[in-house]
Amino acid sequence: MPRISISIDGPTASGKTTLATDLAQFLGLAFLDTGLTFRSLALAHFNGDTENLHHHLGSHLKHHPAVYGTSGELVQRHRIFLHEKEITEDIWNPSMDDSLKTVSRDPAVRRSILQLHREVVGTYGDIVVVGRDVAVTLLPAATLKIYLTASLAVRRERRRAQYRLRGRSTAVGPPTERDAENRVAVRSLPDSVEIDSTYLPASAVSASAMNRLHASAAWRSAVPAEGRVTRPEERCEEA
Ligand SMILES: Nc1ncnc2c1ncn2[C@@H]1O[C@H](COP(=O)(O)OP(=O)(O)OP(=O)(O)O)[C@@H](O)[C@H]1O
Ligand SMILES: Nc1ccn([C@H]2C[C@H](O)[C@@H](COP(=O)(O)O)O2)c(=O)n1
Repeated sequence: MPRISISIDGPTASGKTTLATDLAQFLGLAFLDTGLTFRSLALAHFNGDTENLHHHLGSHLKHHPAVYGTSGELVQRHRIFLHEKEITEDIWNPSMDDSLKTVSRDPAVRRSILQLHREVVGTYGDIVVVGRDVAVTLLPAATLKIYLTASLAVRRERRRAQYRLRGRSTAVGPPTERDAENRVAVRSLPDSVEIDSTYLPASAVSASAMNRLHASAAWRSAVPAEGRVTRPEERCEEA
């Protein structure tokens, strides 16, 4: 059984989730959004637990990734439970941005979250993971490591349009210091690619990622020729 893992890092609203969903659907993989774990702890912090975020980790925070079958069907939804209560929809409160900063800047919390994500990756194996430091910390041996960018103006406009529909909001700022350092680190890794999605529709971003995946040495050694799926453009011609 080949092991395929793809990391996607990049700043807010660069299109990571959109690309990850597409790749996971197309390749029949699991999809883990690590930002949701940070948002879950930010919810706990926002609700008054400002001292001991660690007691929510361990067995109390359960993060189930989305899972897609080989025909692209959704087998399992992305869901998060905190102390047995489902909080998947509760983690999008726009007032939580300060709590998000507190959580994501705490090195001890980051280490514990990383441990949780390692367990998820260990369970699911073939997976696409999105976040801010995934290639460097969680998937250094990923088959393909993507750094996805877009201009600040475009990211803001995408998020505005997205949240106008869903009634949510989150601040979109310039790349943080962590984003900038991570970008340099990802680019230095083998099997890494940077995609600037500013002027690309989502379908072109996915096609570009798929082409890079097919060209990578890690993919060719992981998946024998007869087991490789066709490229998106070949799929279109066949349809
Ligand atoms: N290439 C693209 N062109 C136009 N719109 C896009 C593109 N990629 C994503 N979008 C749209 O932009 C919005 C943000 O995308 P998405 O949620 O995938 O970003 P993200 O990087 O995962 O954000 P976050 O870091 O906050 O989780 C969505 O509404 C999505 O449909
Ligand atoms: N690997 C990660 C994932 C997320 N974060 C932080 C960055 C944001 O403040 C927050 C939510 O992430 P988003 O859903 O916007 O991608 O979590 C991080 O520091 N490291």
